[in-house]
Amino acid sequence: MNFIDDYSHETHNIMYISQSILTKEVEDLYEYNLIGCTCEAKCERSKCSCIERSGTFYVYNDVKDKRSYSICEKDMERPTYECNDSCKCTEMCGNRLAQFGPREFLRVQNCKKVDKGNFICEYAGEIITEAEALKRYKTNGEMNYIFCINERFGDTVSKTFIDPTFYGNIGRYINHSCDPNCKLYVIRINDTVPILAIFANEDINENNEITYDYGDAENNLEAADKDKRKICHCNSTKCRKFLPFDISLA
Ligand SMILES: C[S@@+](CC[C@H](N)C(=O)[O-])C[C@H]1O[C@@H](n2cnc3c(N)ncnc32)[C@H](O)[C@@H]1O
Repeated sequence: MNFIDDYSHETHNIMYISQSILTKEVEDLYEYNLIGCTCEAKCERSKCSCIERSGTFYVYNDVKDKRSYSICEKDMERPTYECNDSCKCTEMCGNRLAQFGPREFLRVQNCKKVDKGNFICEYAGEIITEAEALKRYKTNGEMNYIFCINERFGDTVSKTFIDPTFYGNIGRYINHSCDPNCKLYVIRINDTVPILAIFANEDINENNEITYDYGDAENNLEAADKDKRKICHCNSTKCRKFLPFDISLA
């Protein structure tokens, strides 16, 4: 199965990219061409070096049609690695869910039916430095697209800033909900560059809107400068009233 991304922006001044691109300033932060596994057929836990390296494990079923997953979180202190281009296993290996492009016929609003566990799309954009993110972050009420991935590995906290403001994929159009139907996972495939992968967290019926939670509002709300918070319009009964706010960008 090849990578397919047939979507394009109608929005003026935005360049459609199917996967995140690195700005020059962050290129040296990552390792490239990760070693692949030598599994001959299907990759199995305790036999596949990619699954063993990975902090999480996909329990998959019907890989061929559904690419449905459930995640057994064995060790959240380690990143999730999918099998990659250097692996001997085939594309039908179940440790490959987020590497074939967005879900076919994906619509963010008025979506088609999606099963729980299905991969939706990546949140692709420019990967920028924190300094650049601070410069670009909009505090004047305009729409913000910068997403800060916070990962904790032992005592180390790693932050990655993805900005689809100028270069982005279909993921940039997904709104926040305080009662979302999707969930984000950080995944790595061919290199250590984090991929923000959006998965359905429940069965999503036709004509619903795809949403995910932009962040941990409980932590952010108190610290955030109230003037900079945006009113949330998710309309869910669980609405926390304001959009999550990453104080590190204030
Ligand atoms: C990643 S964009 C989402 C797509 C955007 N609505 C668009 O049309 O391109 C994030 C911005 O959308 C708006 N937004 C997303 N979810 C929202 C919500 N639940 N309530 C209010 N505004 C929201 C905010 O302006 C936010 O900064």
